[in-house]
Amino acid sequence: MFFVTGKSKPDKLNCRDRRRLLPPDTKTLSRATSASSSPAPRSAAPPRRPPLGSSARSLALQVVVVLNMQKIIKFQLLYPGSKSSPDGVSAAELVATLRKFEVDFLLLAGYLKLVPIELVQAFRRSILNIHPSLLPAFGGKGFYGLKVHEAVIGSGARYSGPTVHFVDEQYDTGHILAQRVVLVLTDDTAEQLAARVLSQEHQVYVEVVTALCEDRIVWRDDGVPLICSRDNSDKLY
Ligand SMILES: Nc1nc2c(c(=O)[nH]1)N[C@@H](CN(C=O)c1ccc(C(=O)N[C@@H](CCC(=O)O)C(=O)O)cc1)CN2
Ligand SMILES: NCC(=O)N[C@@H]1O[C@H](COP(=O)([O-])[O-])[C@@H](O)[C@H]1O
Repeated sequence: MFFVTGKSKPDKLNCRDRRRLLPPDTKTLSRATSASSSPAPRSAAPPRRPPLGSSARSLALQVVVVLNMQKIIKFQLLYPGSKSSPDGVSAAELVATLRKFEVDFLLLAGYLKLVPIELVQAFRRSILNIHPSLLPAFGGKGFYGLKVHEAVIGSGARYSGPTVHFVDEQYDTGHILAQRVVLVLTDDTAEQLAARVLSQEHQVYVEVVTALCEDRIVWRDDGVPLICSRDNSDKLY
């Protein structure tokens, strides 16, 4: 699922002036903007999407545009288009739609398709994803939902936790921006571990999206993204 935000003018990012495209299940994510120094968008309708790991060929993106808290435009985007979903949009149409709303960032949460190269190239360093393991471990094709936690437990790893990373052309290989550590208990089921990791996901994604909204992401010379502390801009983490 995409959570996308946009801004009304191309200069300095400022959540106050942003247009936001809010898909379902953004209660956590919209909390992020409320944690930033600017007013938060209203959270969108509850999620209406196939459960994780479903075989859905296309996912319906219910997109809500909040224009400076004044107006809400709702529309549905079916992506990707295919023979079985002829009214779905192509990658180029998806990019054009997001450009039309002057979108800046796209945030993935439980999105199970490969984001097409057209979108990755159009939104370089502007698409984030949250993955429920400490990447680069337990990431890549086939690693989603409970499968991730089953693999972690089966490996004997003592620690797991969420990773927020920038999205590039492959699954889960983009630059890491934030991680949190969760202890793996010796008698953990995948569901129990998933629940503890998810709780940390909801916290770290809020912190990262808040930093994004407050323009506190900086890029090190070697291409690694860092977050400037809100209280001390000399402190990076
Ligand atoms: N270009 C990118 N697209 C996506 C990324 C990314 O990093 N780059 N992250 C994923 C999210 N993800 C893990 O965080 C992930 C999601 C799904 C899969 C996967 O193996 N999917 C299956 C299909 C599952 C289904 O349709 O039910 C597959 O491709 O065979 C791996 C990792 C989102 N997109
Ligand atoms: N590799 C992608 C992946 O596994 N994403 C994971 O899907 C879950 C979505 O939870 P939700 O349905 O409650 O939003 C989250 O745990 C997220 O890390």
